Amino acid sequence: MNKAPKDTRVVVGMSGGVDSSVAALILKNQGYDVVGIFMKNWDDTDEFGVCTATEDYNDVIAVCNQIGIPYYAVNFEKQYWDKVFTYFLEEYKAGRTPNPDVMCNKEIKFKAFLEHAVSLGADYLATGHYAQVEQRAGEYKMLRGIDGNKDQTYFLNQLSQNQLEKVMFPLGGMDKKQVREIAREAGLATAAKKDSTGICFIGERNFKEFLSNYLPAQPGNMETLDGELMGKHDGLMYYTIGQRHGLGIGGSGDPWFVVGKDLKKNILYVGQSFENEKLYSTSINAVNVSWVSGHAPGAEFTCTAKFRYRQADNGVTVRVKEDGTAEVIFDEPIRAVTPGQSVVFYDGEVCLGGGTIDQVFKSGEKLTYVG
Ligand SMILES: Nc1ncnc2c1ncn2[C@@H]1O[C@H](COP(=O)(O)OP(=O)(O)OP(=O)(O)O)[C@@H](O)[C@H]1O
Repeated sequence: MNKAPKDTRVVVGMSGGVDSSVAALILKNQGYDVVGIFMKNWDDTDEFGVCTATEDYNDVIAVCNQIGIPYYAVNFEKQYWDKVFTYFLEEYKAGRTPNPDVMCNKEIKFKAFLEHAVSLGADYLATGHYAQVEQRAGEYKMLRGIDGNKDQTYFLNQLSQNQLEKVMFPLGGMDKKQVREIAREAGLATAAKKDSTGICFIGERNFKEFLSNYLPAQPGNMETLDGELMGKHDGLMYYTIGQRHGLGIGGSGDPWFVVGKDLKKNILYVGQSFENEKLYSTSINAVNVSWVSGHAPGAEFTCTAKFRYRQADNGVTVRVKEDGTAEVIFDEPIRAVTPGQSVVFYDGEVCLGGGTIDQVFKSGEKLTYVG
């Protein structure tokens, strides 16, 4: 699209945080026809009657007034519940560790919300994500944000050409320090606002307590893989592979970690030492595999992959199967690869796509994680 900025309408997804505030400011300064929209996905009035969404929206209003752009709020609670929260609970029920941010980007921000923006006449949807979109030889490429510590392509791995065509990430070429500086210089109301952490709908709440409101916990035995009883667990859903805290196994010697789960027997497997060899795997099977370009780079190819956010790049070989799933074989064993989390593929700075970690193997043997 070659319209002049002033004729190009950009809806900015405004969270009330500093990143989206600066994204809106930059686009406005570039002359775009900018509209700020706050999306309410969750009814989060706490036990004191305080709703953080209201506070966030107040920040959106303050920033939009400062920048001089119109703003709205939209409610996507039902879609979020149906597409993200239901998946989140199902995954925990199945003993896996889901990634609701990935699902939110795929189903809400860059689907329901993007469609809404387009229905309002938007040419683009912009967000404060740290990622870059580039058009190369008629194809949209998604590149890592240049701030290596903030790069969010891990969470955007399911985006497709249709989505990228309509997306702008104004912060992709900046680091967080610069973003804060821009906010401070412009005197934006959110300039010093703390970065959000954790799962957005849980916020600062206790994770265990939150989850127990939705899923019944089934306490059971905590054992070593040799069958030695080490204690009791509070419910398998509260634990993730590689977790150290909250096991309650004291004593001297190396710390203990979660090394596996057996959902049928309701056993949590634990092992001693960070480097415990039971935590290391050599390949996985990935499902829900999606390629940014619309197709896999080949039936078998090498690239790098991340198995969790902010993990260093790992060399892998990917074998794409006929049913669209993929086998991912690691160059070196990797610690604490966890079913339910995303595997995301990269060719240098380009994010190729990703999928969901389903089964985890060590030298061909399925590990004791439950899939
Ligand atoms: N409630 C919301 N309404 C509209 N857009 C949102 C909302 N939450 C997040 N976004 C968009 O998605 C981007 C990434 O969201 P994320 O939750 O990762 O926030 P973040 O990196 O902390 O950014 P911010 O500082 O803007 O909150 C935000 O920058 C914003 O553009």
